[in-house]
Amino acid sequence: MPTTSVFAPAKINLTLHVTGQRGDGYHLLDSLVAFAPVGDTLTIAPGPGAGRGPTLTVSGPEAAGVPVDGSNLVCKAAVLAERSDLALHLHKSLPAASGIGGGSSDAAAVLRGLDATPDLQAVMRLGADVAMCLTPHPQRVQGIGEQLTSAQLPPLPALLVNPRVQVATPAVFKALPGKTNAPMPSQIPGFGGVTDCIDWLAMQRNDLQAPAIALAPEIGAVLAALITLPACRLARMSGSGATCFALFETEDQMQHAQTHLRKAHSDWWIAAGVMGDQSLKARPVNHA
Ligand SMILES: C[C@@](CO)(OP(=O)(O)O)[C@H](O)COP(=O)(O)OP(=O)(O)OC[C@H]1O[C@@H](n2ccc(N)nc2=O)[C@H](O)[C@@H]1O
Ligand SMILES: Nc1ncnc2c1ncn2[C@@H]1O[C@H](COP(=O)(O)OP(=O)(O)O)[C@@H](O)[C@H]1O
Repeated sequence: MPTTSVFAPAKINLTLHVTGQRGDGYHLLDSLVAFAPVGDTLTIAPGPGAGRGPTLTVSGPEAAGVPVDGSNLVCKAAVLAERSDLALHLHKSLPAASGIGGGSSDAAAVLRGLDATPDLQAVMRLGADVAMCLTPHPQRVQGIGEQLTSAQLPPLPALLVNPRVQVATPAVFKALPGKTNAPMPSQIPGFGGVTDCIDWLAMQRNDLQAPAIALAPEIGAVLAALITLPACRLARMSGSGATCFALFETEDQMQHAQTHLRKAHSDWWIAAGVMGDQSLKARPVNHA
């Protein structure tokens, strides 16, 4: 088999409404997600052979602490695809455990790169975020993450910012006092452009934001810094945190704000890009 590379983009929860809780403890969600042109890169090559399990190496600026054994979601995805004969390499650019689905997007990249189509329940057992990462375009996500409906969004210039604290997803859900909150409106409107899209997003919520700030006050500091950036229209946390995003109407404004923020907070992880559909970029690229 040829060596294949797949881009694993960051998943951003533009909204995250927690609308209920199932008997098994998992929470029901109503979330609008988009994908950023910022992400990890997975390389799939022939490995030592069947029966020995996939091998994995990890490099990149965010590699520290990422598991290199069978617990890594990329190994679990290869096993699910019944491909234990692979050598996997992961270049980590996304901070782990940070609310932008890095591990889930990596697992989805394995399945995309192998053209594997396991059933939805098996995919969900890898992680609730993996199914949405198989189709990295804007979508509404319901259920616990398995009900996916494509959405039309204008390109959204954004900064992604992580204060270098990790918050555990189960702890954040546990700290949410009310599990039954209003969903988004039944219809997501057709947006004429970036301005009315951001206006609408501003009326929605991330219900996990307040409990995450209670556990990690640094998240509040990030949001305060983002909302005061020049031309910032909306600042919100993604997923269960701690990564937050800031939205702008133009790429120039986004770049200007990025320069500003990097000067003030050299210790934060900061990335910039236009969010939207990363499906094309996330396609496998074969090397001879
Ligand atoms: C909160 C979200 C929003 O997109 O994103 P992240 O913060 O992880 O990026 C996801 O629902 C996270 O998905 P993911 O991280 O794949 O979840 P899993 O590994 O399946 O579950 C980790 C833990 O999160 C909680 N969990 C997850 C999903 C869900 N719908 N309800 C939950 O209660 C459970 O406590 C579960 O044990
Ligand atoms: N490929 C991977 N990249 C990052 N973390 C991984 C990976 N595989 C397994 N993990 C584990 O999964 C946990 C959640 O990571 P991640 O998916 O990046 O976070 P989140 O669900 O908050 O977006 C981490 O604590 C890490 O130990």
